[in-house]
This record gives sequence, C-alpha cells and structure tokens, in this order.
Amino acid sequence: MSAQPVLSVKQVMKKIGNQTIIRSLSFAIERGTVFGLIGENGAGKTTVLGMVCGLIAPTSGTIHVEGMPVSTMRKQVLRRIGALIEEPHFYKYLTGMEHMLYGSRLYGEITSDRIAEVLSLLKLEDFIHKKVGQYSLGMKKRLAIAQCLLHKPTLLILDEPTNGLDPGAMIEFREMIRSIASKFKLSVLISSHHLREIENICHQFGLLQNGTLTLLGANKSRYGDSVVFVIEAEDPGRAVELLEQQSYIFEPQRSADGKITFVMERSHYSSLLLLLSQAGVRSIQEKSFDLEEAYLQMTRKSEGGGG
Ligand SMILES: Nc1ncnc2c1ncn2[C@@H]1O[C@H](COP(=O)(O)OP(=O)(O)OP(=O)(O)O)[C@@H](O)[C@H]1O
Repeated sequence: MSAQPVLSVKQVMKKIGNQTIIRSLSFAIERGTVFGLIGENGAGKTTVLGMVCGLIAPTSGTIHVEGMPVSTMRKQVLRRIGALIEEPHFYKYLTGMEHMLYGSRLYGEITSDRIAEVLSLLKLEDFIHKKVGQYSLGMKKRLAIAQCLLHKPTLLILDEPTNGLDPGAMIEFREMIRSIASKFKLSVLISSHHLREIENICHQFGLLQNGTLTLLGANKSRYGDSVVFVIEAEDPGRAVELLEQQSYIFEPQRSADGKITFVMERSHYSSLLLLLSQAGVRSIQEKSFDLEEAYLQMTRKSEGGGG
C-alpha cells in the first residue's frame, strides 16, 4: 500500500453568498512535512483552514485527513487534528499546568508522561507553574500549541501563528515548529503573510490568490537545491505542456514575452534538457530561488492581468 498523504484537498470550491472565496484548490501534505499557505489579507487562508477542520463546509470538492473524508467523519478527523485558528484564550489567574491538565481531561486518556514530553519539546517547563497572567504572548502561543498536541494529532494547523511576536520570539517559534514536526512526525499546515517566515519554516509552500493556489516551490533546506529556471523555447506552448506533466517541476509560468519560468531541483537538469529538446530550447537561465521575487512577480502579473 502506498503512503497516503496526511491531508488531501481536491478541487475544493467555496462560495459565500455571491462571492467565490475559493475557486479550485488542490494540494496534499505528506507525513512529517510543513506546508505553508501564503496570501494577502482576505485571500481566503482562514477559510481554507476552517474547511480542513470541518468548521466550514466546502461548496464542492473533497478534503481527506488520514484518508477519512472531513464531511462525513468529522469526529474521527478531529481526533487527528490539533488546530490553532483563533487567538488562544486563557484564564490569567490559572497556571500553565492547570490549563494543560484541564486540556488533558477534555481528551480523556492523556498520561502525565505525555504532558511532560510536550512541555519539554515546547520548552515550557520553567514557567509552567506560573500564572498565565505573567506570560508573554510568545509563551501563551507555546502553551496553546502544547494543548493542541496532547492527544497526539498527526496534523497541526496554525493560522498566522507568529502575528504579534517580536523578531526574537519569531525565530524561536519557527525553530520550535520545525523541531515539533520532525520529533513527532507531524504534518503542519501553516498560514502566513510573512514570506520569509514561510520560506524558513516550510518544506513546501504555495500562494493563495484570487481563489486558487499556485505552488511556488520546495524549500532548499529539504530538497537541497531548488532553483528558478527561465527558458525560451521555439514552441512555448508545447514546452509549458511538457513541463506541466513533470512531477519534479513546480508551476511553469509563461510571461507575455514568451519566456517560461518554473522551479525545479537542479539534480533533474539532464532530464529537463532531454524533455525540452522536444520543444526546441533556445536558452536556459538559472536564478537562485527567491520567494519574495516569485511572490512579487505573481502578484504584479495578477494585478496587471485583471484576474
Ligand atoms: N462568514 C463570512 N461571510 C461573508 N464573507 C466572508 C465570511 N468569511 C470570510 N469571508 C470573506 O472571505 C474572504 C476570505 O477571508 P479569510 O478570512 O479566509 O481570508 P484570510 O486570507 O484568512 O485573511 P486575513 O489574512 O485577513 O485573516 C474575505 O473577503 C472575507 O471577507
């Protein structure tokens, strides 16, 4: 049996009233990987996360968590998910530990060993017996994630988790997310409008814009060598068609001057040349991958193209 993705979203569309918030959304998250959704305010990030958690019903399309359809198995799906979508709310006169114990009672059979494991990974031990009223925002966010992890979910969902944190706390937070994902073999779906954050935390990421998701690429730190290629071909239409059929190539984009841009690992270079010989390559240029540049190019294009 082949490994199924922890999260699979297929052709999801969401309308609210007359407004189409999500046009067609498809992506998957493999076990142990962190997937980032980048998008400007109002792009629909929270709507997507809400649909994955079963809080919002898609108008059409399917969402599966661990192979289970969210639409009909919501209760079982929620046992596999830990989600932090709204700002966490705590009682300031209770300690962090009292909140953890309260959280663990909601799930039933959480052992004290599990609580200790989660606290250690989130580096919460030193202040867990202090009242939450004395916590910084970063500490509160860590406590909220600790609660989300108690029941051993396989998918962690975080909506703009570093909002409001100072730069030092942001860096600490990013490192923590990556270490949780690898230690617990967790898959993480994270939304943000901070490009650098997504680039630093995520193994894969995509831009949500005008209701569709464009995969921008895979992170250097996992895939080693992602590069942006710019090619010119005698038959650009044929070239794009061929590129779109390759699983190792991310979102080929054709610009008005006929050039084609896409992201690929350099190790596939010889396969690429072979492929492109069928479409008559005139030139190939290589640029180092810059998420900010890719994002700006795409948002500019969409503003100019009228959607
Ligand atoms: N219940 C609702 N009724 C009407 N419109 C809604 C509703 N929920 C969301 N929307 C609209 O859907 C769009 C996407 O909202 P959403 O909150 O998902 O975006 P977002 O990318 O998370 O934005 P932000 O970064 O500001 O949180 C917005 O235009 C918003 O106004």
